[in-house]
Amino acid sequence: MSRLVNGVRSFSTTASSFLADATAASQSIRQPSSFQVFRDASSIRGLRRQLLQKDRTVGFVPTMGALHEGHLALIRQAARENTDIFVSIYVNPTQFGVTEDLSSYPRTWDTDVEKLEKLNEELERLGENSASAGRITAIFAPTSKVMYPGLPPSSEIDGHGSFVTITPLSTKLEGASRPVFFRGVATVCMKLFNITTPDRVYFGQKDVQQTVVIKRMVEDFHVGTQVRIIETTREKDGLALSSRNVYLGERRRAVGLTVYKTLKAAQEAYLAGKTSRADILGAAQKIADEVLSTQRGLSPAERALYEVDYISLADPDTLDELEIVDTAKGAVLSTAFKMAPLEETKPDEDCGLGDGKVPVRLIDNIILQPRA
Ligand SMILES: Nc1ncnc2c1ncn2[C@@H]1O[C@H](COP(=O)(O)OP(=O)(O)OP(=O)(O)O)[C@@H](O)[C@H]1O
Ligand SMILES: CC(C)(CO)[C@@H](O)C(=O)[O-]
Ligand code: BAL
Repeated sequence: MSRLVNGVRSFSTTASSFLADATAASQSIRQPSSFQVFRDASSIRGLRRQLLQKDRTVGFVPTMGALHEGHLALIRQAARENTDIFVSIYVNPTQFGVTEDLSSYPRTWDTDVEKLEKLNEELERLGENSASAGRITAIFAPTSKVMYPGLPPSSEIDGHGSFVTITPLSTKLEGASRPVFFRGVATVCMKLFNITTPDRVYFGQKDVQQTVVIKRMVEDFHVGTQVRIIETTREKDGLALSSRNVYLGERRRAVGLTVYKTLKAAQEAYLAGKTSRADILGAAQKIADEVLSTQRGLSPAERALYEVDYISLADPDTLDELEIVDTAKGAVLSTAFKMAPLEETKPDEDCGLGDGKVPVRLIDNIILQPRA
């Protein structure tokens, strides 16, 4: 069923305009039927104004596309709490460093649209039994010219532009390895929030530092929106869903599960009553070291190697590293592994998109809940 709002015509896309931008995904752009696609700021603002006049509420879910169940979980939660959901699909160049994977980041426009249409059908069915189920009303898929009108966007550390910087949070953990990352995230989110003026914004727990940075930004800049954090969606064995998982292939996926296992080992230590950094992170490091040492003992055609970037035990608000967990407050356990390209592959091996040659950064975290 169409959810077009009266008086707002379709600002739909053309294949050529999509192909002109880094967010372009595929050769043919299918037109969605149950929501509108907006490519510029003024048109989606027009829709937002109309919704406001009708006392409707907007939940906004920013994404970089390549949608998976983790993204859909954010949208389902947004549908429980708002009448209308806006989803953005934009691969934001300023959060990728100059040597990072901007060009290889997965872009899957057609399947993204299909997934969102199917989800809207599901929400429609749910809505028949409940007055509160919202629907996806708009996809915002801007060009970089729309998002960065003044200058071509810069990913240089000392590059020019209008940026939002949140320090020192942005310099820790992910920020230490990806120095422009949170400047890019905060900047694009501020722009997206200004354009869509949502009642609520939805972020995944999987990117825990991002949630802390966004909450800080919203508070410090008095952005009038509520930040909602939704728990990490995982595969059955615990691997956190991530758009980049498509590059893993079978071998690196199996070894990549170590990311989750290290965190679980540390969590178990905490749940068993340990509170010191040495005890909690020691349990995690032991798993990471053991698995790596086993992999190193295998031949290049059998193994998958990785580098542990960090394993962190940090304060939930400041992300300062902790020596002892204050059990009244809890802590954030987080880690990042760099899965190296496969050294040798076997015939017929499932090596994932990019034939096992693309390095994959895997991040994950577990919240150590406060206990009395
Ligand atoms: N497994 C997940 N569970 C819950 N939320 C998730 C999950 N994966 C991503 N998200 C959230 O979806 C939003 C959009 O994320 P994004 O489009 O970067 O996908 P992604 O899977 O995190 O990609 P990548 O891991 O490759 O960076 C973010 O708020 C992110 O935290
Ligand atoms: C929030 C976000 C969409 C900003 O580009 C991105 O960092 C992401 O997908 O997590
Ligand atoms: N989900 C975080 C986006 C990134 O890694 O660039």
